[in-house]
Amino acid sequence: MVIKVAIAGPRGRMGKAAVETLIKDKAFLLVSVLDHKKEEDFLGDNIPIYTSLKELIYQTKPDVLVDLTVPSCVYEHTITAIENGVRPVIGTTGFTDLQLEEIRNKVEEKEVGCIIAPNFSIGAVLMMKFSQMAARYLPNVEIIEMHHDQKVDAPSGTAIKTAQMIHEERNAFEQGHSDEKELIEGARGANVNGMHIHSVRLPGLVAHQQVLLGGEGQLLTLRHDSFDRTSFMSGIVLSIHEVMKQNTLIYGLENLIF
Ligand SMILES: NC(=O)C1=CN([C@@H]2O[C@H](COP(=O)(O)OP(=O)(O)OC[C@H]3O[C@@H](n4cnc5c(N)ncnc54)[C@H](OP(=O)(O)O)[C@@H]3O)[C@@H](O)[C@H]2O)C=CC1
Ligand SMILES: O=C(O)C1=N[C@H](C(=O)O)C[C@H](O)C1
Repeated sequence: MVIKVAIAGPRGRMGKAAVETLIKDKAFLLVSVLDHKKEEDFLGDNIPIYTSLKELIYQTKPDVLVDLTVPSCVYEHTITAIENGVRPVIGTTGFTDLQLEEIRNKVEEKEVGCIIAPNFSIGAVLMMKFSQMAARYLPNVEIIEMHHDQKVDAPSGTAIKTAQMIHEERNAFEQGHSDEKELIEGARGANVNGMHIHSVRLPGLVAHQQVLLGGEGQLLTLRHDSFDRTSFMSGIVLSIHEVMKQNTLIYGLENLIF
């Protein structure tokens, strides 16, 4: 069965790469795209552009909505899709814990599968999983995430998910000296259950993360680099296939892979 897909955010860095990937793949039919501006023909194909998700769903009846937009609209897109029986595959980051809870409730109410993946690249998911495993033995952890300077959310979704996964293996405790004082606010980064996350934004970067795990006389460094957005495409393809088989919320690609 060919899966009918719509993409939200098709002019963006990720959206463009996803359009290119899905158009080439015979398993999918790209039926429409969702944008907040109507710039005709930028797709150069017969793919209709909608500015209303409800209208897009009503007119083009996608099975799956792939969202690669911005944190300010992704929650609303996700809820609208689920309410209308369309399965969301969400790459957009920046959800609050409350929003994730509300999406979980909506998914359970409607029994419509939904995948939210803060990172679609297999290498990044392995780095997150290995960090979780290592933190059981080396619980002093600092996460350094590095991205291009056009990213609007910090810390990255990947860094937040990494800290959440590590927290499943490591009890919360404050790292560093008990009398530690920041001389300049923010010097120690964001504090998640006592772990610290540092966000670097520079032109030239794509998406990179290091997890540093320190022990007596030793340091384990786990690093992943996405040099190109093609690194995320196989995870999107996998998620579209998988979401068709699900009726729950899957938060994180690690739940499909391991
Ligand atoms: N899960 C993963 O593996 C990955 C996730 N991401 C995440 O994906 C998201 C997109 O990243 P990226 O492509 O770099 O960002 P971009 O800013 O390049 O793309 C976002 C696109 O969404 C458009 N947009 C804004 N508001 C709306 C709306 N209401 N409806 C439809 N489209 C809208 C923007 O238009 P305009 O520019 O006109 O505002 C823009 O074209 C981010 O949250 C990022 O963190 C990124 C890489 C990998
Ligand atoms: O904005 C990006 O570029 C990326 N965003 C995701 C995140 O916030 O973790 C995934 C990847 O790091 C690229």
